[in-house]
Amino acid sequence: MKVAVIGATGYTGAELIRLLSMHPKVSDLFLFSRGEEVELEKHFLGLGFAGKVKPLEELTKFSPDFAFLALPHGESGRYAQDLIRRGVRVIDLSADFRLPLEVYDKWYGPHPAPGLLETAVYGLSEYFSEKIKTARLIANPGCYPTAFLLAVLPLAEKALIQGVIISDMKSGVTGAGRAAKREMLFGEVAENFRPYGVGGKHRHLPEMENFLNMFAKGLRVIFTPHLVPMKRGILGTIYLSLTTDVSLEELRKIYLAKYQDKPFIKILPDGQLPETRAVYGTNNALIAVNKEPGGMVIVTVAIDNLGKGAAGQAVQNMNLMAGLDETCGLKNTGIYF
Ligand SMILES: NC(=O)C1=CN([C@@H]2O[C@H](COP(=O)(O)OP(=O)(O)OC[C@H]3O[C@@H](n4cnc5c(N)ncnc54)[C@H](OP(=O)(O)O)[C@@H]3O)[C@@H](O)[C@H]2O)C=CC1
Ligand SMILES: CC(=O)N[C@@H](CCC(=O)OP(=O)(O)O)C(=O)O
Repeated sequence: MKVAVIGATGYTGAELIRLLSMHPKVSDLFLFSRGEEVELEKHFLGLGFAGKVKPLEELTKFSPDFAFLALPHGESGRYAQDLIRRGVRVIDLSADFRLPLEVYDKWYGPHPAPGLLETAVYGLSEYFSEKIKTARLIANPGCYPTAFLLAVLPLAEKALIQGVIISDMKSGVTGAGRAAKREMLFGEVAENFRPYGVGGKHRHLPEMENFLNMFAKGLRVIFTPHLVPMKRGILGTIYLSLTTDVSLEELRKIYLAKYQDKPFIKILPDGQLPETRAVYGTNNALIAVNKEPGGMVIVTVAIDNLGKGAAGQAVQNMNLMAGLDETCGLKNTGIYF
C-alpha cells in the first residue's frame, strides 16, 4: 500500500512514520509538511523510505491509497476535501470530523469542510469496526476520549451507569503537540503537576459526552485533565454510580466478555492496576475495574496518547479499512525498562 503522512514533522506524524515504516503491507511512504523540503530526522534514517519531507504544495502530485492527516484542527479539513475527491481514503487525527457541526462550531470555531461531516466515521476501532471497514474518511478519536470511552462503554451500553461520571485524567506533554508554547517549557513542566481545563472547559468533554450518549442517554461527565512531567501516556481514574447493585466479579466479567476478541484491550486481573509505562510505545489499553466500600465503581485506564490515543489507533483503522488483520504491524509489547 502507498501511504502519505501529512504533518510529518509533528509528534503524531513522527509516531506514524515509526509505525508505518515497520508495517509489512506498506510499500511506499510519502511524507509532507508545510514550508520547505526538510531532511528526515536522524531517528528515521536507513528505514528504506525516500528521504525527505516534502512541502504540502506537492501533495497533489501523489496518489496514495491512504493519507493520514496529522495537522491542527481547522487545517485537516481543508486537505481532506481534495484527497477524498481524488479517491484517497483519509484518516484524520485532528478533531475536524469528530463532532456534529453545531457542537464543533461552538468548541473549535467555523468548520473548514462541513460538507464532509456526513461521510466521516468515528474511528474508535473497538466500537465502530464495521463502519470503519468501508469508510472513506475516519475521524480518529481524541486521546482523552479514547481512554474514557474504552473504560466506560462496556457499562454504559448495558444501562448500568446513572447520573454523573467523574473523569479524572493525566497526560504526558507530547499530548500538547510539538509547537513551542511557553507553558510547555521544561522550566514550567518539570517537577510540576497541574490541572487545566477545569470546570467543563476542555474541548474533549463534548466528544466524551457525544459518544457516551450514543450508548446511554442522560449521562453527564465531569472531566478534569492534568499535565504530568512525562513524555507519553494517559492515565484515567473514572468514578461512576451503578443503576443497580452488581458485584465486582460480575463487573469484571462484563469487561472480559466485551473485550475478549479485542487484541489491544487488556482487562487486568484482580490486584493489578494500569500504569503508563506498561503501554509506552504500544497500541494497548489497560483497564482495571474496582469498587469502593460505598458502592461506587472506579475504572482505571492507561493508554499511550501517541499510540492508542493517536497514531496507533489510526494505523489500526487503516488495517480495518484495508481488510487486514487489525493488529498488522502493531503487535508490540512496549519497552519495560
Ligand atoms: N499529540 C497527541 O497526543 C495527539 C494529537 N492529536 C491531534 O493530532 C493532530 C496533530 O497533533 P500533533 O502531532 O501532536 O501536533 P504537532 O504540533 O506536533 O504537529 C503538527 C503538524 O502540523 C503541521 N502544521 C502546523 N500548522 C500547520 C498549518 N497551519 N498548515 C499546515 N501544517 C501545519 C506542523 O508543521 P510544522 O513542523 O511546520 O509546525 C506539524 O507537522 C492535532 O490535530 C492534534 O490535536 C490527536 C490525538 C493525540
Ligand atoms: C497534554 C495536552 O495538552 N493534551 C492535549 C490533548 C489534545 C489532543 O491530543 O487531542 P485533539 O486531537 O482533540 O486536539 C490537550 O489537552 O489539549
